[in-house]
Amino acid sequence: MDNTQQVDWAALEAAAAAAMKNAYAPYSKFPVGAAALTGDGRIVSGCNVENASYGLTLCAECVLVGELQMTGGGLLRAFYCVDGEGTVLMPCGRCRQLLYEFSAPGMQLMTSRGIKTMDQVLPDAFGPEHLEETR
Ligand SMILES: O=c1ccn([C@H]2C[C@H](O)[C@@H](CO)O2)c(=O)[nH]1
Ligand SMILES: [Zn+2]
Repeated sequence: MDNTQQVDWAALEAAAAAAMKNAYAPYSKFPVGAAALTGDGRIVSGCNVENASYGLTLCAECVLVGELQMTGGGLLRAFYCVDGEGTVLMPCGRCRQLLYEFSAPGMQLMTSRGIKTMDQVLPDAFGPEHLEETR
C-alpha cells in the first residue's frame, strides 16, 4: 500500500480535537485527543483515560487502536494528536510502538515541526517481522 494520496489534515485535526473533549484526565489534567486516517478512508480517534492507579492510564493512542480494530481493522495512513489547547502533540514512545504495528508503509504524523513519517519518529522499529513465527 502506498501513501501518496492526499490527506485531509484539517479533518484529522478536528477529529482529534473532538476526541480530546472526551478525555478522562482528572490526575494529570492533561487531556489528549488522537485521530488517524485508515487505508479505506475511515477516521478513528481516541482520548486518554486515566486511572487512580496512575500507571494504568490509557494514552489516547491506545483507545484509537481499539476503535481501529473494532470498526474493521486495517492500517493507518495519517495520524494527528492534540493536547487540551489543540496544540500538536507527539505520541509517547510506547504509543509510537503501538502505532507502528498498525501503520501502513509511509504513515504520516503531524508534528510541531511539520509532517513526518513513522520511520522518522521510530527508526529501526521492532515489529512482527522480528518474531520467529508470523501471525
Ligand atoms: O502520547 C501520549 C502522551 C501522553 N498521553 C496522556 C497520558 C496521560 O493521561 C497524560 C499525561 O501524560 O497524557 C497520551 O494520551 N498520549
Ligand atoms: Zn502514549
